[in-house]
Amino acid sequence: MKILVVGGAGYIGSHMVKHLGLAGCAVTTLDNLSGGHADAVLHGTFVQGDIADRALLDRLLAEGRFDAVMHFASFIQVGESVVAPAKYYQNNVVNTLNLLDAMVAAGVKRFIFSSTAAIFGEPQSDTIDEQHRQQPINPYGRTKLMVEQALADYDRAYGLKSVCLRYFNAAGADPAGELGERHDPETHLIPLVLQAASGRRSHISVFGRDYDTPDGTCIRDYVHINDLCQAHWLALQSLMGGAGSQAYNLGNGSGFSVQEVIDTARQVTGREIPVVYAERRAGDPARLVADSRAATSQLGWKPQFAALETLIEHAWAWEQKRAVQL
Ligand SMILES: NC(=O)c1ccc[n+]([C@@H]2O[C@H](COP(=O)([O-])OP(=O)(O)OC[C@H]3O[C@@H](n4cnc5c(N)ncnc54)[C@H](O)[C@@H]3O)[C@@H](O)[C@H]2O)c1
Ligand SMILES: O=c1ccn([C@@H]2O[C@H](COP(=O)(O)OP(=O)(O)O[C@H]3O[C@H](CO)[C@H](O)[C@H](O)[C@H]3O)[C@@H](O)[C@H]2O)c(=O)[nH]1
Repeated sequence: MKILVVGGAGYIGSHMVKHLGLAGCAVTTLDNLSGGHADAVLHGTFVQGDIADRALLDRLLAEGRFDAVMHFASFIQVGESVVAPAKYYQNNVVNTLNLLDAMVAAGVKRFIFSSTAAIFGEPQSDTIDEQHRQQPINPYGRTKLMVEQALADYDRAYGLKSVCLRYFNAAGADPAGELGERHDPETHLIPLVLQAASGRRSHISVFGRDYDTPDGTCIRDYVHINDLCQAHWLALQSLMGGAGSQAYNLGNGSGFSVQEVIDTARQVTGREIPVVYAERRAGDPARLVADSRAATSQLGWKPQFAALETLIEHAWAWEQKRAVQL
């Protein structure tokens, strides 16, 4: 199979490129390196470029004759999207439509989209399934929902088949230790906790401990990056088999509080991990946990690395490697 991975030099995309490469696919990565790293692309062909560049897309799609496109390229910081929404609407919506239009023109009919739990907004139930109300509370979530809505229209009008995969909290690292999370600035909890463990940071700030949760800190559903790659692979098989457009929520179905993540990281690393209790971060729901039964029953998705300890072990191996390199 020939796959174009857009945003394949980033955290999740680079793991996907490796996954596809090992599965024997011919992979082309397109990434403008605004947030990614060229040396994270371990397989196939790397093209440095922007999805805003329609001429480049037309050329790539004509030459590549891809079976499918996987789209990871977007801006990803919820907080930044509140203060700089134009940047988010431009890249996550306008540039994505540019990519979809180029696909329609080139006759590429299969698309897998990185969506997010943030399309749902404040949860109305303990776990969030695909029927949950979609009411995002920040521009980042709105940009992703807009693309999901556009995809439904593009299917009806142009026959473009898509699978929207709504990740909850992507975390962990390549179990073989070749890849991991390298955001700059890093805003995600687990890599920051582990940077505090390795000494690259003085402490981890806990954003709020007065939430309506058992220990007062926010609860999230952390899902291993390789399990997300597996879900993409299954979604690709389903599209290749002629399935219609779908959307799936991806998490393990169990939530861990910020405090539990820190405590588990202390056990895994054997390090102290200094904590500073800070104010709540704006826009954080108390609890976000996925109901992923649809992905299990329809795609056959079964996470292999569901244990928080395993996920943190893999991220810790990566952080130790990084701490030595830097
Ligand atoms: N990390 C998470 O927990 C999480 C959760 C839910 C959804 N997502 C989504 O998954 C996707 C990947 O997230 P990530 O954590 O790997 O982010 P990332 O920033 O590591 O990767 C995104 C990649 O896209 C590239 N890119 C951005 N704009 C581009 C453009 N216009 N043209 C070409 N390349 C461009 C960046 O250089 C980067 O390499 C994003 O769409 C994100 O919204 C991530
Ligand atoms: O230094 C930190 C960083 C985070 N947190 C807390 O840890 C939890 C997880 O925060 P992350 O920033 O790691 O992840 P989010 O849940 O905010 O965001 C993730 O899920 C979102 C969906 O809601 C988006 O998709 C986003 O891209 C994705 O990273 C939150 O309660 C946050 O307040 C801290 O206490 N201290």
